[in-house]
Amino acid sequence: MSMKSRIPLILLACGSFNPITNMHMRLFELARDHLHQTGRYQVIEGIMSPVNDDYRKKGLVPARHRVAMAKLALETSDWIRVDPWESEQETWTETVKVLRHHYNESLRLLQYKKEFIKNKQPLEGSTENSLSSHYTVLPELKLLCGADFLQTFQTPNLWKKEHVKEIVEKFGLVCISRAGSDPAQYISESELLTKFQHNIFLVKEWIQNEISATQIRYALCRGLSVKYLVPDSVISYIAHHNIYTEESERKNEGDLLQPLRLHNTTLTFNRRHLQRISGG
Ligand SMILES: Nc1ncnc2c1ncn2[C@@H]1O[C@H](COP(=O)(O)OP(=O)(O)OP(=O)(O)O)[C@@H](O)[C@H]1O
Ligand SMILES: NC(=O)c1ccc[n+]([C@@H]2O[C@H](COP(=O)(O)O)[C@@H](O)[C@H]2O)c1
Ligand SMILES: [Zn+2]
Repeated sequence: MSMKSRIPLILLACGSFNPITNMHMRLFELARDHLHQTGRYQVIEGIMSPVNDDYRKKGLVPARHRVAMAKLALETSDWIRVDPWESEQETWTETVKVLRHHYNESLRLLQYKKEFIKNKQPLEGSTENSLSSHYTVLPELKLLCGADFLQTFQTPNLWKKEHVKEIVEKFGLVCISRAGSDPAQYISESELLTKFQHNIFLVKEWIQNEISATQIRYALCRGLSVKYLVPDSVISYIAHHNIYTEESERKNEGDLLQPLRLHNTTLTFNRRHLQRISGG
């Protein structure tokens, strides 16, 4: 199958990126190689979407810094970009809604390109035919994650079942191996994931790279070097803005993650509603 007849594919990674590490960028490279090796896809874009501040994860520094650091880190990539849409929303957005947003955006762009080509090219031109055929296949959007992310689907009250279903049924997952996580086992333990496993790509990293953003933050707080784990431009940005300190690490300490808070609120509402209608 030539590259042109393949399905165009966009990879979307959601997470804290607090801060972005070399491994976050490697995830995209590993995923792209794997998908190209299937012979079915052509990866056309990578999108990194830093989570909204309202996610309330411990030590989460403001999104404007996380977005700025990711932009600096990705300056050398010609296919991965940072998208601040999720971080700029009023509140935290469920991941499936972030996927829907970016999918709709990709369709809008496709429509725009088609119209541009139609208006620009003379009808008889052979270039027009070849260019427009390039845009006739609808792109796919897949969620890119590490194996620990897949594991969180099992955490009670963190994900809505219908959302996990939509992610694996409609979009698909590309999951990179991570020490301490066994994605094949998580899939076999879940009826839902097993049903849609044809849409879950498990990628084994060929060189183990256990960088973790939490460990990077701890090292920075202790004044240790993180050179060669994080791009130099990001290290300079962190130093310049003095981003990671003992104080920043205490941010959201003891808070419940927003998805869990939302779940609790819904439970309380339902309990009250039940009491009211049953006269309790
Ligand atoms: N070393 C790694 N190997 C595989 N996947 C990774 C690795 N580091 C991060 N990821 C993946 O990158 C995405 C974003 O992760 P996140 O921002 O939570 O980074 P992290 O290093 O896991 O940070 P933290 O330690 O704060 O949880 C997630 O899907 C996560 O699984
Ligand atoms: N129900 C949901 O949609 C849901 C639940 C938990 C985490 N998430 C997302 O997963 C990512 C997890 O990031 P961290 O691994 O940094 O915690 C974030 O982008 C977060 O928004 C989504
Ligand atoms: Zn993580």
